[in-house]
Amino acid sequence: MARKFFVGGNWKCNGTAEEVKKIVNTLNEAQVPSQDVVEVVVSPPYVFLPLVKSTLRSDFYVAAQNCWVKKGGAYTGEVSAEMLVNLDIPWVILGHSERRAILKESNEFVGDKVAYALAQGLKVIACVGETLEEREAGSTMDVVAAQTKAIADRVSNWSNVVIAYEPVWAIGTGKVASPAQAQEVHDELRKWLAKNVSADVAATTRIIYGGSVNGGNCKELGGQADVDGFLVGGASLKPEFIDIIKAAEVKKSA
Ligand SMILES: O=C[C@H](O)COP(=O)(O)O
Repeated sequence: MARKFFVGGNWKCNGTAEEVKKIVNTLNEAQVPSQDVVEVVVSPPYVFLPLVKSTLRSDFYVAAQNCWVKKGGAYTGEVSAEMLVNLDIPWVILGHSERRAILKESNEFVGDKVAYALAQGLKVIACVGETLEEREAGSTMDVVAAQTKAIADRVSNWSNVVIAYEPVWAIGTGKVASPAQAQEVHDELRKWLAKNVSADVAATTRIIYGGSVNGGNCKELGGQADVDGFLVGGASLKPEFIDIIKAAEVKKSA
């Protein structure tokens, strides 16, 4: 089964209501490949989810940037998976490296979140990736495998999971992984899934790349055999996000 190209826009902690409306207008007016070719998901901060959900074109979807690890209750400042489901938000990003590093989310905690969110009916963009120190120490695959294993230990149905490989050293730095570097890790990760989960999950799970993707580098990255799309940060706030969505065409013509 072919893996549909996936382009996510992670707006992170950015934007005013006016700016969000502008971005949504730009997206709504854009000519992009059809839903048969590309799945587009944008992830505004929580407070703008209802605004984006109610004004965004119907062929694009929304994602939250995080959710709580279990059922809601006395957890001040958290938002539960049930609340996202209640608002009809289909996707959630979990395990982003900014949360792993700054908020000290462990592999196990992220695994628990992924399992809980899936069990509530959300689709999950699960992020993995190594730091520069870990890459230089030659432990990229160990790190990525340990992060993925914590998810695999808790999840049996992978049909609603997209894995985002985001090398930490490439996030927001302008230092994009080369197409060969991205392909190498995606290929290894797919082999890891084949060995430790199943051949079917390895063949069907989308592995997308994130880290300084822009309108200039997206086609070459997207042309790699195991790169099934992108999770875009900074460039998803700009009109060039449209060009990144259009990079899906490289797979169609491949
Ligand atoms: O979630 C997105 C990634 O953190 C990439 O961010 P970036 O495109 O600004 O490097």
